[in-house]
Amino acid sequence: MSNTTQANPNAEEANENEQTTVVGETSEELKSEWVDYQFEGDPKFTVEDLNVWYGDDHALHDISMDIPEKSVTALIGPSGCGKSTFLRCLNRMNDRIKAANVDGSVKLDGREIYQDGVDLVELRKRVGQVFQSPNPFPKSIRKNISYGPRKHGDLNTGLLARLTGRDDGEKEEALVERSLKQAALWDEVKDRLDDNAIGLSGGQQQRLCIARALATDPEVILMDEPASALDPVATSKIEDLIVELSEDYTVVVVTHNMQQAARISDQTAVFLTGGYLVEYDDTDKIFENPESQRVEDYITGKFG
Ligand SMILES: Nc1ncnc2c1ncn2[C@@H]1O[C@H](COP(=O)(O)OP(=O)(O)OP(=O)(O)O)[C@@H](O)[C@H]1O
Repeated sequence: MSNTTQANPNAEEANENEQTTVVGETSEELKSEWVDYQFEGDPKFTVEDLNVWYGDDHALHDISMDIPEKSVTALIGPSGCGKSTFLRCLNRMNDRIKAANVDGSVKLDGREIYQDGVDLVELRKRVGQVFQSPNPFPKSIRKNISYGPRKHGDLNTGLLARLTGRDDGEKEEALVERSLKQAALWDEVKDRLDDNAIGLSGGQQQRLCIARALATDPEVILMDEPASALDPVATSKIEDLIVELSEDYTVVVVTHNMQQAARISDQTAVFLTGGYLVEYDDTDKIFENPESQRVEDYITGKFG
C-alpha cells in the first residue's frame, strides 16, 4: 500500500536526513541505542513499549528499559516529563488514578504485572514505595513498623491475639528493631518506641517511612523525591541509606537533584519533556559524556 507515502510525502528525504544525522534527535535508531543499557546480572524489571495516558494527555511514550536488580536506578528529567508516572507503573499505583490508562508490558522477575489475576496487595508488598513528604501514621513508632506486617497477616498482635494466645509480641519486637536498624534510625528512637511518630524530625520521619516499607520484606523500593523536603544533613543520611540498601534491594529513585543522582545511583534514565525516555546508561556516562545533546543541555542546566 502506498498509504505511508501519501501520509508523508517527505518520508524519503527524512530518511536520508536520518542516515546522515550524527548526534541528532531525529534518528529513532540512535535513540533506541541510547536507551539500550547493557548490564551484568539479571533485570528486576523489564519494561516494554509502555505508554500512559491521563484522559487525552499522552504522558509516557513507548518506554522500554530493563532495571537491574540490587542497584540504584535514578530517574531524572524536568518537571512534568513523567518520572513519577513511570515509577507508579512499577507497582501499578496508577491503577488508583481514574483517568490513567496504561498500555504495554512491565515484567517483575520475568512475570507480567499488567495481566488479569495479579494480586495487587502482594505486588505492592514486593514493590514498596516511599513518598516525597514523610507520611508516618499518627501512631507510635512501633505501630508504624508493625502496621504493614499485621495487615498482611504476617504478625499477630493486640488484644485478640493475646486473648487467643497467638500473640507475636517477640516477633514484633525483633521486626521493629531490624527495620529501624536497616533504616539507620534505631539508635535515635530505641528508647521511645511508644512515642507518636509525628514528634520525630522530618528526616527521622522519612527514615521511619523507609523502615515501614522494609518491614514487609519488599524486594524493590520505589522512592519519589525522598529527600526533597529535608535539610542537607537529613538528605545526606537518606542518600547513604539508599546506597546501603541497594546491596540487598532494588532501588528506583526519582530525583530533581542531579548531584544526588550522580552521588547515589548506578544507572540513570533521563526523561525529557513530553514523556520520552531519551537516554539510559551508567550514571558516570550520563553525567560525563551523554550521547544526546538535549540530555547534555539538561544536565549542564541549559534548560529544565
Ligand atoms: N493524576 C493525574 N491526573 C492527570 N494528569 C496527571 C496526573 N499525574 C500526572 N499527570 C500529568 O502527567 C504528566 C507527567 O506527570 P508526572 O507527575 O509523572 O511528571 P514528573 O516528571 O514526575 O513531574 P515532577 O518532577 O514535577 O514531579 C504531566 O503532564 C502531568 O500533568
